[in-house]
Amino acid sequence: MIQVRDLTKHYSHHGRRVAALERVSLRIDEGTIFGIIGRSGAGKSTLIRCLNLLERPDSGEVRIGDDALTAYSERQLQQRRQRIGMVFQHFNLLRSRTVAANVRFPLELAGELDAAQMDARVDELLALVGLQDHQHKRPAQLSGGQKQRVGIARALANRPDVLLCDEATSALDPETTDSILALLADINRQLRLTIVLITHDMRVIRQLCDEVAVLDHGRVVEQGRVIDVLLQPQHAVTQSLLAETGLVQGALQGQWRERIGTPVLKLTFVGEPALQPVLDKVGREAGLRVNLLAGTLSEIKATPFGQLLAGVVASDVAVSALPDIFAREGVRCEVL
Ligand SMILES: Nc1ncnc2c1ncn2[C@@H]1O[C@H](COP(=O)(O)OP(=O)(O)OP(=O)(O)O)[C@@H](O)[C@H]1O
Repeated sequence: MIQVRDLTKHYSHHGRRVAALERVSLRIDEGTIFGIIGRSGAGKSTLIRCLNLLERPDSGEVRIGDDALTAYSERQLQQRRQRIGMVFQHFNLLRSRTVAANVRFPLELAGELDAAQMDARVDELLALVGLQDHQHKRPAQLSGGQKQRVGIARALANRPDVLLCDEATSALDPETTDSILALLADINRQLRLTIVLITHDMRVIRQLCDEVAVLDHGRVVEQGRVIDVLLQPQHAVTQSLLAETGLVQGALQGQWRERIGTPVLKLTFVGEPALQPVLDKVGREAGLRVNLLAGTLSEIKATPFGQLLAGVVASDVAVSALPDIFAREGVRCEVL
């Protein structure tokens, strides 16, 4: 488990103090894919760099398992960092080395394996990321997605217990992003590796992460299971980041609601109810006439979910009774 407690970091910039992190606390369970999202300047890079102490916080604590990293000397940290993998936005590969030699590099630094063992480990890693056929190429001969695969293989070389990803897909096109996210999900499943990533892209959180923390001006303003945060976002920053993903929230404010002239329901279906004709069933029971206004059926990680906005007139029950009736069918209903 990773525990971050009251992490605070200020910079001074032209004599002005900038608060990059303000008492940030997180708890990340082993084997979780944990996303940290925020707008530019929110403090994401500072936070991820504090997790492996590349950046020293002003105060607060970082623990990985039993290791209190914030109490470690620089020498102890150098040792410990070998088991904290890091993947970078711009790959940071060594241009003069081949693919295989880039992946081999951290093994050489660690100095624990002999040459044959290193070769075997490199083969294993290249197979894991699907680059066996490219091992003799240099980075300049690879696509962006292939370069990131090399970056991931290199980060896994010393069998880390944590993988930190710093905007790992931000330099990639959408299709390549999908394939890298699928690879990270695969690695998480196969190796039970804890992954912490920072991103400004809610789609990355939605496709890959189990848990999320939303950063704003150096503070965690919201955190929880991705499915809960995405479907019931509480903070304005989360809502605005979500508005870019095509989920229904935030739609239909003010004047539209007035123009429809009936109560409007927001229905949220998660898991099995998303695949059932719940609206039809409740509609018959409550004598509903429904005016569908907007809807989504999609997935958060592997969980299906749906959201509907509908104007309703109910002839057999009071509209205020509908949330309880829908709740019996496993569907969350809010009367807007
Ligand atoms: N070395 C530095 N010196 C001074 N201020 C800094 C330094 N690094 C970061 N900051 C400031 O700290 C705040 C948080 O920056 P940080 O880079 O962590 O945010 P971010 O969320 O990663 O942003 P981005 O997505 O743009 O990279 C910003 O106001 C930034 O200007």
